[in-house]
Parts: sequence; C-alpha cells; structure tokens
Amino acid sequence: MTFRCIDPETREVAAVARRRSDVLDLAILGRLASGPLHGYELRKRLAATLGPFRSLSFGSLYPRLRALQQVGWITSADTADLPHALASKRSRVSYELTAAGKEHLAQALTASDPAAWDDDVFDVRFSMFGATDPQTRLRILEGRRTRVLERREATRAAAARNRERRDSYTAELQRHGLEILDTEVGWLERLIATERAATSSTTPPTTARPPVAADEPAGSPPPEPPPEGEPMSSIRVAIAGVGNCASSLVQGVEYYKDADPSSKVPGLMHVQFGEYHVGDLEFVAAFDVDAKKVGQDLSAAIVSSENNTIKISDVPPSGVQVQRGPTLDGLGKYYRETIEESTDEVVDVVSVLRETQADVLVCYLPVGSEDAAKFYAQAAIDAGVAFVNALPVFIAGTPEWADKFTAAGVPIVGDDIKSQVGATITHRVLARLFEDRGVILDRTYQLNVGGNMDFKNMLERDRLESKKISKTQAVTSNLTDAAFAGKTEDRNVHIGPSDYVAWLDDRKWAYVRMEGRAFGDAPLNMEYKLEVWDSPNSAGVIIDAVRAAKIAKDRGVGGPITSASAYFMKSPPEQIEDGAARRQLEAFIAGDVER
Ligand SMILES: O=P(O)(O)OC[C@H]1O[C@@H](O)[C@H](O)[C@@H](O)[C@@H]1O
Repeated sequence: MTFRCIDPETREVAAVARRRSDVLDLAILGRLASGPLHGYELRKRLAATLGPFRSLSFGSLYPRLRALQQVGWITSADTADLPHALASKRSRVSYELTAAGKEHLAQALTASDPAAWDDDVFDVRFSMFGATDPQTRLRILEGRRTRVLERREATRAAAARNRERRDSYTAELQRHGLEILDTEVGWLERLIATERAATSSTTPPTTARPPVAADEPAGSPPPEPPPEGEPMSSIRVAIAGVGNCASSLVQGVEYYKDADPSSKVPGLMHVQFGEYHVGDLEFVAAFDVDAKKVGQDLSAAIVSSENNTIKISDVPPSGVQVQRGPTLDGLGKYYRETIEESTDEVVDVVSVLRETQADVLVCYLPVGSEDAAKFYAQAAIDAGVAFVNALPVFIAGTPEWADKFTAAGVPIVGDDIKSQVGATITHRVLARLFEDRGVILDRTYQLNVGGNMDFKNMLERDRLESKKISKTQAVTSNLTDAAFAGKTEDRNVHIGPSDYVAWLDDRKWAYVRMEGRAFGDAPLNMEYKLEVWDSPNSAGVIIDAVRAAKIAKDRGVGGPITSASAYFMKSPPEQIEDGAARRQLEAFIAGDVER
C-alpha cells in the first residue's frame, strides 16, 4: 500500500477551495429559493447582491450547478419548452430547487457556528437574513461583531507597535483601516440592537433560549421560578472563592442594605442601579477549597482562615454553607504552605447553581487559577447563570469564550476587577492627562505591595503572567502617543504586584512614577502613593457589576456586556475611555443601549 503525503499548504488550499464552493452552493440555493432561474440570470443576481462574488464567472458557477444537480438539490430544464417569459437567447437551461434542496437550505440557514461570520460567508448569510430565524440572525451578528472587534484590536496593537517605523502614508492607511472597522462595529451594533428589540418585543425574557449543558438532554425543563413569597427583584448571587474580596462584598451588602435609594454613599456608583438596590443582592451559594471555610456558614467563613480585611459590618448567619469546589490550579505554592485543603467531597457546581437558582456567579479565585476560573465559567454557561469575572484570567476578553457566552445567551462581565479608586484607574487617568496636556510620557512604573493572601500568592511569579498583562494594558490602552501605547510589554513600562508585606494585612500600597518631557523637552516627573484597603475598594464595583449582569440576564442579553466590562474591569473585551464607558453604562442601565 502506498501513502501519498499531502503537504499542509496543499491541504490549506484545498480547504479554502472547499469553503468557497460551500458558500457558493448556499448562495445559489438561496437565489433559487424564490423560483427557477437561467444560469445567466442566476449569475447576475449573485453578482448584484454579493460583493465577494462580483467576479463570478460561468467557469466557477456551472461546475457548482452540476454538483448540486448530482446531490439532488436542484434540477435543470431546457427552457425551449417553457413559456416565453423564462426563455432567453443567452441560456436555454433553467435551474430549480428540489424538495431535498429546500430542506437542505432550511437546515443550512439555522447554522450559526463561527464559520457563519467569516469574511467570505457573512455576506452570503446576511443576504439571506430574510429567510433566517431571529435567534440565528442575532447569533451571527454578535459573532461577526466579536470577529471585527478582534480585528480592530489587532490593527490598533499593530499600529501602536509600528508607530515609530511608519511614514505618514502608512499611518494614514492604518487610520483609514481603523475607521472602516469602527464603522462596521457601529453598523453591527445597530443591527444587533434592532434584532434584540424585535426579539424581546415578541419573546418574553423568561422564554429566551435556555442554555443547555453538554450532558443535559436538549429540551429539559428550565429551573423552577423562585418559591412563592420570594421577591422577584432579588439577585441570587453565588461566589467562587471566599477570600477577602468576598468578605467585603458580603459585609458591604449588609452595610448598605437599607441605604436611601436617592442618596449618595461612599464607594458605590448608585445605591439604586436600574431596578436593583444594593440590598437586593442575596447570597445563595459559595464555593471554596480551604478546610477552615468549607462547611461553615458564609457569615463565619468570610472572617476565617487567612481573611484579614477591615471589618465594616456584622453579618448575621446567612443559612448558606460554603461548599467544596474543585481545586484544579486554585492553590499555588504559598496557599498550600499556608492553608489546609478541605478533604470534603467536591460538589457538582452546575447542579448547585441550578438548585439554588443562582442568577449571577462571581469568580473570586486566587490569581493564576486559570483552569479553575475556566471551570467556573463553563459551569455558569451550563447552568445559565450570569458570570462576573473579577480575576485576571482572560475569559470575557477572548473571542472563544465571548462566543460561548453569546451562543448560550448568558451574560458575562469581565475580566479583572478595576477598583473604585485603585492603582489602575488613577494610573490610567493620570498617564492620559500627560498626553492630553501635550506631555510626552517616556517611562512609568507602578509597584504594588500588600499583606493579604493575594499578595503572598503572587510571590510565585509564574502565577503572575496574566495579572501583569492585564494591569499593564489597562494603563497603556488608554494612551495613543506614548511609545508604549497599547503594549502589554515594554522596557519603559513596569506595572505589577511587587512584594508581600505581612503587616499591611489587606491594605495595598501602590507607588507610581511617571517620567515625561514637557515644553522644550524640559523633564516633568510625577510620583504618587496610593494607600487603600484592597478588598472594600473593589466590593462596590462588584456590586454594580453583579447588578449590570442581572439586568442583562433579565433582558435576555447574552455574551460580554461591553459597557459594564469597560467601566468595571481592567481587561474588558473592548477598552473604552472611562468617561465614555460610564456614559455607555448609564445608557445600558436606562435600556438605551443593548450592552
Ligand atoms: O487597584 P486596582 O489596580 O484597580 O486593582 C484592584 C484589584 O485587582 C485584582 O486583580 C485583585 O485581585 C484585587 O484584590 C484588587 O482589589
């Protein structure tokens, strides 16, 4: 027996050719859906509606027509025998869809896998939106938007990298390219909003497509509504990781639960956020791996083991017992040395989320818990629970996960919490101030020290990679002129956790320095030091993020909530200048923008 070795390039060329013929087949079937056509007329219609096929020749059309006849999806007839209206001097053969062809077309129009929003397929699918169901249309539009956003990010990053080497024409070309991508994003946003509005006016949110777990038979019943007497307006919150941040969150809800909705309180954007008051957050499940926390009531677990944040309120027993979640990579070297891992059996997280009817799952795992964070993200998708990702593991910001959440109709706000007035926001805004006032920012650092388990865990440098990237790009993405604008790594930017100082407890001190050049290249330097209690500083932001996620869930909006992610998180799917992000978020709360 002989084996023929096909080189990868040949295989790729063959795959591209196959994709092109598949999409051409779909386009042909779509055109024939409205009735029989001659080859010449068919070609004219394809060329008129589909940009990518403008150069379509009879050379590529006829082989596909023959292939479609062979599989039985179309038939041909000699039009010499047909009425005059269909006959033409140019072509005597007309083509028509068979019953099998109609069935194939109907099925093809329900597909919404990533191929549907590829460059060469999207136009074809879009031209058939009239015959596509609303949910599929929406998924394709959202997928396409993610693809274009991804491309815009890559173009921006490339432009920032090549800033010094490019001449003015190349710069102009890049600017023009970005403008086109901006326009496409805006166009897609408008289409999505229109589709969404049409869908929600015909489909009540409770009947929005329920996410289906991989192991769950399709069509299994949705979770029961809350027990009678339970207020519908509460937000049922589950927490993964009962550390200091969870402690401040739980204490903070207690602290502000009776606040006057029209008042201004420290640390919160709004007491009343849309239809939700701070006090509407209700904790229904919690997961941890620490033996001193698992099995305890949440109110006790938040002040157990290594938790050492400032106390802001007494929390009465909650009736929620901390359950044993999977460890995966959740315990780094220093955690293992410091805490004892629970020997309890790991619970089925998806079932717990379903049984407790959680609305939102907040992921508060230690930095570096890449696998565990993804495990909880998948659990949220499978259980149909909105996800707020507070840690620097890239989930909402990756097209792969964004698509998964979008396809499941589950909202996500992420990634990596940006504190109220923390190291990131102050650094980001002040660096931008340099630029806005014409000062060239040449170098900067942000050194952070603290005394909580987060900082101890981060002594393990391997666990830091995504944290450093997230913190760095949160600052550099807000710049356009600095040589390191948009970069995640550069000799002249150093941003990251720096050391562990036990006696600081949950306090975090950030030392920031910016070196620039002002008028006449005169040096201009700025240094500041920020002292905060780390966990309360992010708790208010999480309370808002949870409420934004719930609002999206109520409205049947799945996938990344871009406004909330940009305002609350360091590494959102789309970085937006903070003032604009806040305005977008207010518009989202008011229901004026979809996400
Ligand atoms: O102060 P910044 O840079 O906004 O960062 C805040 C948060 O960053 C997260 O990554 C930490 O895990 C939190 O503990 C911290 O509160």
